[in-house]
Amino acid sequence: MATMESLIGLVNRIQRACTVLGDHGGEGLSLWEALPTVAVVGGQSSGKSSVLESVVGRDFLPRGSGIVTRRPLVLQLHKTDRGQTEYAEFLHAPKRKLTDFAAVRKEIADETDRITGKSKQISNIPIHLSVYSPNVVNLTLIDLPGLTKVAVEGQPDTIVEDIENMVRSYVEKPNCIILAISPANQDIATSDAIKLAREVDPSGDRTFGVVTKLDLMDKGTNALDVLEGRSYRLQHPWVGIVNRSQADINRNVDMIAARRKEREYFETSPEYGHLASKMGSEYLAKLLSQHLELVIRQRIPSIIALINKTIDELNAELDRIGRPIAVDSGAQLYTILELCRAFDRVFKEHLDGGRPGGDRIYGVFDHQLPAALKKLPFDRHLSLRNVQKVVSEADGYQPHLIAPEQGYRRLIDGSINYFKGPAEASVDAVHMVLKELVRKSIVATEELKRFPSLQADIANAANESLERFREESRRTVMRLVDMESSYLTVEFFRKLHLEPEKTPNSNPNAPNAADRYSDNNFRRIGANVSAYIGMVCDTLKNTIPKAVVHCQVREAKRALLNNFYVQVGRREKEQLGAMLDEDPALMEKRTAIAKRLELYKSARDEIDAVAWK
Ligand SMILES: Nc1nc2c(ncn2[C@@H]2O[C@H](COP(=O)(O)OP(=O)(O)OP(=O)(O)O)[C@@H](O)[C@H]2O)c(=O)[nH]1
Repeated sequence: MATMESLIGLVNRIQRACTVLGDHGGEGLSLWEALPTVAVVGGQSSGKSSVLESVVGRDFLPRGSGIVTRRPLVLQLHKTDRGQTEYAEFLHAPKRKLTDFAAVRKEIADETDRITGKSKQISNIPIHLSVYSPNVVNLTLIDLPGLTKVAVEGQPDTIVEDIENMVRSYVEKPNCIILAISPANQDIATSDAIKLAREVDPSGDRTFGVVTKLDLMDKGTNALDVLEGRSYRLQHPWVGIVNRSQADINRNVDMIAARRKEREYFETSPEYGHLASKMGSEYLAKLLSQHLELVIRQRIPSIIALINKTIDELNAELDRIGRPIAVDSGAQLYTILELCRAFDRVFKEHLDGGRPGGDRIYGVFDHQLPAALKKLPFDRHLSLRNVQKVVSEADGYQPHLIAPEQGYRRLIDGSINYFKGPAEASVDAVHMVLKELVRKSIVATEELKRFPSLQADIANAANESLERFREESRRTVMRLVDMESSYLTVEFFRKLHLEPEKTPNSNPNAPNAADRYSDNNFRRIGANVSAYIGMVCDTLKNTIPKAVVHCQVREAKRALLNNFYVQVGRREKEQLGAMLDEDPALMEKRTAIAKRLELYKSARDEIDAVAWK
């Protein structure tokens, strides 16, 4: 008996857990569907409510003429320790413990009306009621509206069919144990309950036949043919019941007295005396419990399988959104560094290939830089007029005697200065590409998805580093350009003097004094400077990319987060925790899943414990 109660108590616990989880059955194979329930089925006034009440041992169901039960009532009975006060609790009004069962009766009626209105309409939305009492057996029972053959005044014509369909929707489920109520003063062959039970459970495996109103049979007749299984055979024995008559109810005969009276009836009955130990509401309750135990034992493997499947699904979901983060600072630091490394990996893939973006750096050198160099305004700077102007200014009050050394220097310096623009532009262009790759890499790092704070931290640290690399790179390329001004390639100018004059109408020897100030000569100076600048340009076209890659790209690959690592290493526990802050919605989701997981795991543990007893 003890194991049986713990078993059924367990079922009640799981069912309550399902209800809390919003699992009311319905789609697919839910936990609720896998567990057995008991539904009370019968024609109107057949004694359904009376049977239910005597199984429960309390008066609490609404009574009256016509259809009283108009919504399914899901009734969970919980056995409590001896001496505890009895109380009832509705799912729609949790935390309100009702000790007055007249109030329970009223609330059922009111709650029915809330959905159906005061009409005689029916609704298939169930009312959930739990009863806690030392005087009950752990059971879940469902009271259903009485089957009827004709609609009464004020009811739609479809009512007969509607009720039948609703009742069928409960009893056709394979886990439903049917308590089929038939009054003894009617021919069993015309019993609505038996008709429906036969339809949904032809083998009679899960149907319990209950005969009420044995005391109301005509003198000289009895229900032995039915009770002994000769009229209609079921897998389970028929149980005869004597409930309180209307007169008893009117006289307020209580449940205990009614049970005693029922027991006496069978013990003293000439017809049913030999069956006395197998008759009555108490026996029916015991029979039901025993059967439930059997059914649940059979279901345990499939229930555990269902729970395991759900646990697997929840675990997979947790893996997908990420496990909870460690709480000690060592583990947090480790996690942060791991995440940084994951980011770094992705970033390097972008640079080295495998992921797109790195090729844009080559684009800067191959395309942008040469194009910018080509656009430099040397034509204007080395125009006849400007050469003349610069050379004259350089000469000052004393015109040059042999070659305009100062003029050459000034023209070359002025030209070289123009290279600073494209050199700086290359530095900036590569900087922008690297910055964009950092942004892309953060988005592309799966592991970082849950940590928006850390994403921002890494982005800031990386961008700070890139800024430093840019500064270094800028200094380096400027130095390259400056170096070109610092020392000119002597050889180039030596060669110049050896070359014969190419201009027509001029002396093949060195220019004479008059020639030196001719347009031709200035043109020649311009051409010489231009050729020299062309040479410098070719050099810088090669050295600027080397400097940029050396200072920016190589450093980004080598040491993008080095400073960050140093900073993180110094941080306190709280700061580390804050860096691992997650999206609140995600955290909530994880908590919810973890809670469900706990519930399912404890359900499994409990079932395991019972299963191995
Ligand atoms: N004498 C006697 N009266 C009974 C017995 N069972 C039920 N009654 C009476 O029959 C009437 C109907 O009983 P209920 O238990 O309300 O029947 P029900 O099937 O729940 O009725 P609805 O919910 O209206 O469909 C009541 O007046 C009961 O007192 C019985 O075994 N003996």
